[in-house]
Order: sequence, then C-alpha cells, then structure tokens
Amino acid sequence: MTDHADLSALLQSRIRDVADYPEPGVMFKDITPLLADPKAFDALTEALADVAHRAGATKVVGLEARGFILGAPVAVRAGLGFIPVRKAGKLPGATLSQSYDLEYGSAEIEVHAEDLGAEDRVLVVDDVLATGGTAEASLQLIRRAGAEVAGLAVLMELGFLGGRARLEPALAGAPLEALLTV
Ligand SMILES: O=P(O)(O)OC[C@H]1O[C@H](OP(=O)(O)OP(=O)(O)O)[C@H](O)[C@@H]1O
Ligand SMILES: Nc1ncnc2[nH]cnc12
Repeated sequence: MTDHADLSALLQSRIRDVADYPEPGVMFKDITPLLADPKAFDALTEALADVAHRAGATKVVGLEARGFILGAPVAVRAGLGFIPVRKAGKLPGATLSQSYDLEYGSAEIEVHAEDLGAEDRVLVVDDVLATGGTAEASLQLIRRAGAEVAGLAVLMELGFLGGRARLEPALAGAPLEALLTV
C-alpha cells in the first residue's frame, strides 16, 4: 500500500506536460509515461479500485479511449464488470447517445442500452477531468439507462477549467475523486 503523499508524487512524476497539443493554448497532460511504468500503473489502478469499493459500485464505466486503459484494470481489480462508453458509431448494438463539447472541439458518446439498468451503481473512470463535458455526458447516459451514479474517479483534475462545479448537478451528491489536481 502506497501512502497518499508517495502516491501523488509517483503519479505526478509520470505525467508529461506537452505544450500546445493538440492545438495552441492547450497544455496536454500525457499519461503514456505512467502507463509504461508498471509500479506507477499498478499504484494507480489500486487507488482507483479502492474508490470503486468505497463508492459501493457494481460496475465501472470507462470513457473512450484513455478511460478504457484505466477503467478496465480497475474493474478487474475491483471484481466488477466493465462497460465501455464509446465515441459515436463504434458500438454495434442498440445505443443511447449524448453530445457534448470539450476543451478542444465537440463529440458524441454512446453506450449499449442493455449494459446498464436499475440494478447498477456505476463508477465512471477517466484519466483527465478538464471542462467536465465528457464526464457530464457519461453521467447523463448512465441516468438515462436507468442506473444509479456511484461516482466519478479521475487520475487528474484540471481545476482551472471548472469541471467540478459544472458536474455538481449531474453528480447529484455522488463523489468526485481526483487523485491529482493541477
Ligand atoms: O472534461 P473534458 O473537457 O470533457 O475533457 C476530458 C476528456 O478529454 C479527453 O478525451 P478525448 O475526448 O480527448 O479522447 P481520447 O481519450 O480518445 O484521447 C480525456 O481523456 C477525457 O475523456
Ligand atoms: N489538457 C488536457 N490534457 C489531456 N487530456 C485532456 N482532455 C481535455 N483536456 C486535456
């Protein structure tokens, strides 16, 4: 078990800042060095699986694409099912869709309607919370599918973009846990 300060320092040290990517003015938080470090990746998934347990989640939703990389091992580690929320047009079955804006551009996400129901308490996992548009759309999808939101867990929150405040109504009291805030 890694203590909180050690975990924060380890994770922070493995995130690379890339200026002006994917467009001028954006400081991109690149998690690929963290993924390449087995100790850091293991500590991250352990911390997020703890969040899933504390939230009483029954399923983990991961948000394409980086939320898949984190959410899938978290689900396995927590002993929970994993549900992919994908960009529009990628899921073959009957879907629910939701459009949203993000820090750069706009997008639409979908979930298989049959994957979530009234018996589910869902933890959403992603790498970065920026404006909150992606997470907000995912919480709307979960509610529209009839499931309960257990919480949202992210590796990193970009506090200056105000995502936490934007998400308050959609979270409706469910916890938002960010392992790092910048
Ligand atoms: O809080 P927001 O402003 O919505 O931004 C956060 C989202 O943006 C990034 O995903 P992106 O859509 O770039 O897709 P990717 O994971 O496929 O790179 C990131 O992984 C989050 O999902
Ligand atoms: N600045 C950023 N870095 C990494 N992922 C992001 N998603 C939205 N904004 C981002």
